[in-house]
Formats: sequence, structure tokens, C-alpha cells
Amino acid sequence: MTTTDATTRHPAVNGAGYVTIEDISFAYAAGAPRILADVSLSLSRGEFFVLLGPSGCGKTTVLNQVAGFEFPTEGRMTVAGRPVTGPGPDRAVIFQGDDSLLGWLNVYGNVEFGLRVLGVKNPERQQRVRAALEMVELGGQAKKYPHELSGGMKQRVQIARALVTDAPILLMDEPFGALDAQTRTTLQDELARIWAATDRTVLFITHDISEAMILGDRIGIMTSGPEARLHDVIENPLPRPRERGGPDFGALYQDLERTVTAAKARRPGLDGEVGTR
Ligand SMILES: Nc1ncnc2c1ncn2[C@@H]1O[C@H](COP(=O)(O)OP(=O)(O)OP(=O)(O)O)[C@@H](O)[C@H]1O
Repeated sequence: MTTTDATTRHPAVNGAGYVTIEDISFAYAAGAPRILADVSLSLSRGEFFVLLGPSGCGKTTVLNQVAGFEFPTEGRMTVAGRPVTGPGPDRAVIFQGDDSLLGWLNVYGNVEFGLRVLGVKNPERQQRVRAALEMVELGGQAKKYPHELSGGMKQRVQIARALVTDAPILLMDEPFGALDAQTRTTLQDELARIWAATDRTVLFITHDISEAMILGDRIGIMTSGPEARLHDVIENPLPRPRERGGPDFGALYQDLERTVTAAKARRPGLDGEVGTR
């Protein structure tokens, strides 16, 4: 895994346009109501971008399109300057829940699986699996099977599976949504630490404001659907490592809460153009 100095990763240094979403709209069928309308967004290399929005507005739809699982009805998307034409090894996807762990393989085998598929040989394969397991603090649990793991441990395995591939982009769809509050905050802090130690670009979806604040460099807030749009994008001024509580945290929380409320109240298709970044 490549590591980088956190001070060299600021978006202004790395340049915008690593992942671009340009005026995309999406409908499931011709004539059906559009789920998304004219969403534009540009992620910098190494940026942690959080997409926040009400349930059902289309956050997963955006992520699925960046992943190359679905395609916009209108508009276009690029990754590293190339149009997205399908899934690729440059993008690792982490979903909510633990359904995708392979039950017949232990933790080590689950993390190793992707490297086997890619044809990575030992001893490199072993080194990379060990490094990924250490990164998510599962070095001592390598022999356990998925049914022996807690929800938080399963999500750590998911993160290790993504890290081990060296994919520069992590697409995370409410990965901590099913966890209890305490495990969730622990994993948020761990993810922030892991991100700071690597040079990944992250698109992270949540509807939890404090999760967005702990993790995001920028936070994009979507309106309610149908015809969901990007209502606003807010720069997160909190210094890292971030701590919950404190006046700055509280003030930003209130700001975001107000923005989310305004975004939810927006009348689909009636309130004109909103901020697209
Ligand atoms: N296969 C489908 N056919 C038709 N509509 C769908 C399909 N899948 C999702 N939708 C609709 O698309 C909209 C956006 O769904 P999406 O899962 O992207 O929202 P979301 O913001 O990620 O929601 P949540 O936060 O609840 O996960 C929803 O209204 C949903 O009902």
C-alpha cells in the first residue's frame, strides 16, 4: 500500500477533476420520472468526499454510476480523464452490511481472494494481505470465518478487501449503517486514520451528519427525489484528527442540519437550478 504525507494531499495540490460527474440525469426507463437531475461534481485525487442526503434521493444511484454498475441517462462521468464504461480495478466498492463476504473462506482468504483473481503471486500476495489486515487491526483474527465475526469486524474485513487491491478509489455506500452507535464511531475514526495513511480518493455515502463531518473534506448535500439534485457542497474546516463535540463541531453540525433541512424542503423540478460543483 502506498502511503503519503497528509500535508501533500490537499485538493489544491492534487488538482480537481480526478473523478468527474457532469450534468448527469438518470431514469430507470424511458418516460419514467428521473431519479437524478443535472448532478455535477468533481473530486480531487486523494479527497474524501461525502454525499449526504435523505433516504431514497439517489445517493446509491450516483455511487453505482461512478462504480460503472449503471449508466447515466444523460451527462457523462470520467475517472482519471477516461469515460466510465463499466467497473474497473481502479474502483473498489464497499457496501452496507456483510453479505458479500465469502462464508467458506476465513478472514485471510476473504482478503486474499481479490489478489488471487488478479493473479498476484506469493510472497507479494501474502505481504499485501498481512499489511491490509494490520491496517484494519485484524491481524490476530485471520483464521476466523465470517460467522464468527461481529458486524464491525465484518466491515473491517470489507475495508481490508478494498485496501489490498490498491484501487486508488474507494466507493463506500453507507458501510457503517447497520452497526451500533459505538462500533460505528470506532470505525469512523479508524477509516479516517486509514485514509490519512494512504492516498485513496473516497466517495462515501451516508445520511448521518456527524459521520459526514468526521470523515469528509467536502460534504455534498442532495435534495429529496425524484429529480434529486446536488443542493450544496460544503468545505469541512475542522482540522484532523477530528473530535466529536466542541463548539466548532457543534456549529458546523447546526449549519449542515439547516442545509439538509433546506435541501429536503426543495420542491422537485420547481425550484430551479441549485449549486452544482
Ligand atoms: N431497480 C429500480 N427500479 C426503479 N426504481 C428504483 C430501482 N432501484 C432504486 N430505485 C429508486 O431510485 C431512487 C433512488 O434510490 P437510491 O438507492 O439511489 O437512493 P439512496 O439515496 O441511496 O437511498 P438510501 O439512503 O435509502 O439508501 C429511490 O426512489 C428508489 O426507489
